[in-house]
Amino acid sequence: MDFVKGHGTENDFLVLPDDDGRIDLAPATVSALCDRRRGLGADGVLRVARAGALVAAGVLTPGLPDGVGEHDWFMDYRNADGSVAEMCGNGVRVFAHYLCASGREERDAFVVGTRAGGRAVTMVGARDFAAQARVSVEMGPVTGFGESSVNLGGAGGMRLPGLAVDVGNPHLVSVVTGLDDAGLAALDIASVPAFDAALFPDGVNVEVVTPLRGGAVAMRVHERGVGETRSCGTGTVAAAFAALRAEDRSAGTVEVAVPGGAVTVTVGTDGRAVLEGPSVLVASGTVDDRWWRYAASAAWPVAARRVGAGAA
Ligand SMILES: N[C@@H](CCC[C@H](N)C(=O)O)C(=O)O
Repeated sequence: MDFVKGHGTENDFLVLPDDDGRIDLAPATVSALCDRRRGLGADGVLRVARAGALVAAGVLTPGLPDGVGEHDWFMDYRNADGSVAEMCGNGVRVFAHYLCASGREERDAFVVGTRAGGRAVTMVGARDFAAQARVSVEMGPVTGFGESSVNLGGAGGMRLPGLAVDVGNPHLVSVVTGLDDAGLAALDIASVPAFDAALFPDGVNVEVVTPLRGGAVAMRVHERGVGETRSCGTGTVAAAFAALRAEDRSAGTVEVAVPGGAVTVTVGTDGRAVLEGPSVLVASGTVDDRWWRYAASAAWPVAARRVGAGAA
């Protein structure tokens, strides 16, 4: 099976072309593939197919999401733990770059289907494999849906207030008054944050953000289904929305710095956002079919008697 490895601000993905939607992306297989020791390593998987093919294969149910036509490309996104997510803002840039660099897509502007709906993407500048591409993505509506809080750093950790934000997927953003870059770097974002499961029944991506200064913020993120990552595109949109709101603003352009780079988010007066940022394609190769068959078999994964593993 062919793959391409790419990243957007160091949020990294395995791109799997699968025209007929035949690959079995069972959670155990995806998590083995994304594991940085057992597999190739990535924060997520992007299956590439036309939306209609995924409906016909029974991958996309109950049918085409809003704004997605059967001939549109569809980004079938899986988190590193094998769970399905509605949308991925860094992934969609890498996905569009891959389509152009592989010659599958000749247009500079087209729609990418996601479970959150169709997303219009525009290639800004170069589009070949070697280039660091820039891609602009219409991210759809951004909606706040309540105040909440999050506990960082496990037991004895710190409780932060936050805003629940829907970017097609769920986010909890804490814009922390007085937080600077050094304070942000010192926080424990790697431990699984505790959140209100009644407000976020399907889990949540958690972002901690510095207040807006000179049109810019800095952000760290703990992603649902992955852990701490070096960037999250939908998270940067949620962060920009929350940082603007903290200044009593509902629209504006915000530079969002993340550990893996920086992106630009514009929230319009219509409540819709545009995300622009880089995409890099790093490598291409083949996953051995024998590994794939083994990964998909009932014998997988065998984790027993691992030295250092906790008692079962
Ligand atoms: N890294 C992504 C978000 C991926 C999905 C997320 N972990 C979720 O479960 O919602 C991004 O760039 O937006």
